[in-house]
Amino acid sequence: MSTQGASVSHKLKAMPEQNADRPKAARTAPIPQSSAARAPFVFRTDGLTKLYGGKGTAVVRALDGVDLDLPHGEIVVLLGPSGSGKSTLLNILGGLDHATSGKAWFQDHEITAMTDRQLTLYRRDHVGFVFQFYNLVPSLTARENVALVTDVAHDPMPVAEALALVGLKDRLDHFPAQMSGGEQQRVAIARAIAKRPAVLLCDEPTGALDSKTGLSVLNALKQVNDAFGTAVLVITHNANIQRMAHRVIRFQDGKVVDVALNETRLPPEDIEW
Ligand SMILES: Nc1ncnc2c1ncn2[C@@H]1O[C@H](COP(=O)(O)OP(=O)(O)OP(=O)(O)O)[C@@H](O)[C@H]1O
Repeated sequence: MSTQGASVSHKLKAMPEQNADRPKAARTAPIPQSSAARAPFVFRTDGLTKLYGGKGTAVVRALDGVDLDLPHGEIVVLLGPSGSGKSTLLNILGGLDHATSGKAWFQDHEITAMTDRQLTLYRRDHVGFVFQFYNLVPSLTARENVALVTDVAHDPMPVAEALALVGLKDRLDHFPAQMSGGEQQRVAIARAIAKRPAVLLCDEPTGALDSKTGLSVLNALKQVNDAFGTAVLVITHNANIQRMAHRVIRFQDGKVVDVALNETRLPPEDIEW
């Protein structure tokens, strides 16, 4: 098992009772961003299936046997009609939801075999989430919103560094109400990446934004991917965004119907909205 895998296993097995009184550096271990021996993929799924309903209501096959292999370090855009299963996949990969059958792995670790406690640790230590609505605390500044995460993370990056990375070094002491939607979303991205997660899962991160602010958010995602090799999965209804991706996955009726690699990628500023 890789060094990275071993450190993750260690954490996933950690019991909260055992850890409660230890300094935080002792109860979690850092995940190296670059480890030659780690699993060749960041996520893998095998026959991943999610059913909703039943017991008198119609069964919805939200995911219907999804097989995927996502290498490290890519920006992956997930496209598909409403209801095709994109969010369901992201939620299972992020440890927010359980599959009905099939398997999913994060590196060497089977997500679908994790206990709830292990899923909590996995989410806390390895996954950054960005949603359409930014979920910032209105009474806290940008710096303080990000510090909510860095205060409890193992080996976080400095708050100012996280905010500078998303182009907000001059907004550290602004409150959410003093920032544009794009700036608020970039604070949310800074908050998500400040704990140095291995993956950033983004569900419609530009869905509430106009083109100018939306492009600034895409730039921030690209910055994170370029700077740290963080795998970035982006669900979007804006098909133009696929131009910045390494890999584009299309969903239809809970199935993956196409996976395409972009030979050339556009920088966000060249994407037509
Ligand atoms: N909690 C739930 N209970 C019942 N059905 C659900 C639930 N969550 C999702 N579904 C159904 O599962 C299917 C897939 O939903 P999902 O949200 O993954 O699609 P999506 O591609 O992300 O859609 P959108 O682009 O509109 O967000 C849909 O038919 C949806 O109605």
